[in-house]
Amino acid sequence: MWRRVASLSSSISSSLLAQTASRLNTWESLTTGIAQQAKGVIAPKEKTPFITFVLGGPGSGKGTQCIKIVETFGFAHLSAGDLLRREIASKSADGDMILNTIKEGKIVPSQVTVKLIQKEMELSDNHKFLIDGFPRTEENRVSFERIIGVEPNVVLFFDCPEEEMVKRVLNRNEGRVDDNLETIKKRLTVFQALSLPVINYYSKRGKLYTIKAIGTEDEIFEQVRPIFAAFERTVG
Ligand SMILES: Nc1ncnc2c1ncn2[C@@H]1O[C@H](COP(=O)(O)OP(=O)(O)OP(=O)(O)O)[C@@H](O)[C@H]1O
Ligand SMILES: Nc1ccn([C@@H]2O[C@H](COP(=O)(O)O)[C@@H](O)[C@H]2O)c(=O)n1
Ligand SMILES: [Mg+2]
Repeated sequence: MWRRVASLSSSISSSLLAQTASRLNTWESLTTGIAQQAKGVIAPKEKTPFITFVLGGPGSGKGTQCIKIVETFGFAHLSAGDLLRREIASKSADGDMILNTIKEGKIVPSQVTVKLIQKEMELSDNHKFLIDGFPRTEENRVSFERIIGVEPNVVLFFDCPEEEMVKRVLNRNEGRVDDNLETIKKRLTVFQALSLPVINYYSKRGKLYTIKAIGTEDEIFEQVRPIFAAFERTVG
């Protein structure tokens, strides 16, 4: 749990402090570690966050596999695309800009997306996060590191042939404004130009797990399962 700890008197016992912080339901900053910086504050024992980025082209099966990972390993699933679509639906100040960007298959400014992710992380009781469809660009990646202040533990890459991705997206039938051939072509170009460099970056850092994203959903999950099974004992 990521809890922000209020600055309270150092004379208060640590257990009372923990109870008070819990009652206040304030959350530990994901950015600067306010808990460590605040004078006289003893932070309650927290679990270290375990962050997985889930990457792959449009229709490669990221969302589908995230559902299985959540069911099997108890992660919180944060889909960047879903968070952006929620902003559109709620008619937020950025809604129109986000809608136009998604229709064009382009990438929403990183600060907008990272803030949405940050808010969800802070609200979550979970410490294990699957961040789906993010980072899509080097700018996304750098912005996350700057604002959230942590790096992912694992990066999954669902590697799927373009022809299969196009077929899946055109059959998805969820009423998405970007599930049409014109936008898919643009999204594939963006994926090649802007997302592959991020994938290469994590490959060089030894964090990348590439999944061959063809076959049935269950067959693909059998490639994913051992990755998280290996971490399960250390992550909890
Ligand atoms: N292994 C599979 N075989 C066939 N169809 C699949 C497979 N995995 C997922 N699908 C279907 O393909 C479509 C796209 O899958 P999904 O939404 O999981 O992809 P995604 O990577 O999240 O795409 P996007 O980036 O566009 O959100 C969905 O309709 C899903 O049911
Ligand atoms: N980091 C991101 C993620 C998504 N977008 C925009 O949303 C569209 C749909 O995303 P999915 O993950 O649901 O496929 C995507 O094509 C982008 O327009 C984004 O800008 N930044
Ligand atoms: Mg998706």
